[in-house]
Amino acid sequence: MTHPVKVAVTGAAGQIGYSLLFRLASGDLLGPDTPVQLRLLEITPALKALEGVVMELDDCAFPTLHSVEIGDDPREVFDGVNLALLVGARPRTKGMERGDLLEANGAIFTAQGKALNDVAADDVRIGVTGNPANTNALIALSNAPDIPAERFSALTRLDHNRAISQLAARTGSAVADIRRMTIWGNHSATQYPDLFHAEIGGRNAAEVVDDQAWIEDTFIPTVAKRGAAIIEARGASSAASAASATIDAARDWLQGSPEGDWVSMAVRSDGSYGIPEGLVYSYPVTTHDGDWSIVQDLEIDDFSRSRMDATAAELVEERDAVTALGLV
Ligand SMILES: NC(=O)C1=CN([C@@H]2O[C@H](COP(=O)(O)OP(=O)(O)OC[C@H]3O[C@@H](n4cnc5c(N)ncnc54)[C@H](O)[C@@H]3O)[C@@H](O)[C@H]2O)C=CC1
Ligand SMILES: O=C([O-])CC(=O)C(=O)O
Repeated sequence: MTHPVKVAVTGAAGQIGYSLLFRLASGDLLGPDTPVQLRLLEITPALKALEGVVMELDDCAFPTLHSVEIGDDPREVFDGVNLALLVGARPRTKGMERGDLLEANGAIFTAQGKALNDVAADDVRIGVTGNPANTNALIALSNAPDIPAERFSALTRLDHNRAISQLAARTGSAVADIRRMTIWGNHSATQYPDLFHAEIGGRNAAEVVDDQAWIEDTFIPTVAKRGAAIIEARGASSAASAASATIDAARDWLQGSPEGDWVSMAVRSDGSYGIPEGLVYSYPVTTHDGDWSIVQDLEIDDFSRSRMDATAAELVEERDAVTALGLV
């Protein structure tokens, strides 16, 4: 029998977890022939709720679900994991300043980075969904000196998928005809969804749209502020779509991006496109067998340059803040 792949999920009793776990267990990540062992981390007060979720996982009788283990100690839960999906994070609550949020999450991602460093499998890949995702990933990788930095990424696939969907709606094209979408930068309102390198049925997307005002005043803000719009409409933040994007990102990372296409992933910058080295910045990447490489040599015009630099500047500020707190 094939050995099960050990997949850790943090914040497993949360909203995203409630969608993500069932997709992982049913084979959406690794296909119908690979058994999955779920290792679920929660804070102690949420373990009872998590037990209820595990009861429901049992009740689905998924043939691909090998077993489930739960706990509140990252060193136990991460032991031997091949993939860690870091979803759990401290949301901003009333009266909390940005610095307080970075500090609260800093403590979580410092501890989890250290635990992964010490106990994860040699081939571990780590995807960070919990916000602020890019900087949480930076904190985790900074605290895991024995894990190569390219094993960490932060989720901008939801933004990527949102951008594809908005473009398809505007142009009346099928989602499947859209390729080479890029999200540059931070998973925040400063992100830059780029239509100038995207294609619709092989044609340049910006040329098909042929409306710079729509790109600047509608497309970019709609994609960048979609999270807030979902919160406004639903009264809670994106969960099923975030879980779906978390699966898409991990699946393509492990199994490869489609031929002739690329995906957006926030990864440690090597200085490509003039972005400061060391930031966790979303780039267009191709993936193969658990490795990624940044798509090189795209032509960047002045408009794109200014957007790419603005989102990098925000990430520099976040890095400076967590450096001042001694977290990286
Ligand atoms: N990158 C992206 O595209 C997106 C990111 N997010 C972020 O994902 C995160 C999770 O979202 P939801 O599931 O909706 O939140 P939620 O609040 O429903 O669940 C978070 C869970 O994390 C747990 N948790 C907190 N600290 C933990 C720790 N130290 N170890 C393990 N678990 C811990 C909490 O107990 C809670 O059950 C949030 O930070 C949210 O902002 C949400 C949507 C999209
Ligand atoms: O905006 C939020 O808080 C949740 C999020 O990251 C998103 O939906 O993109």
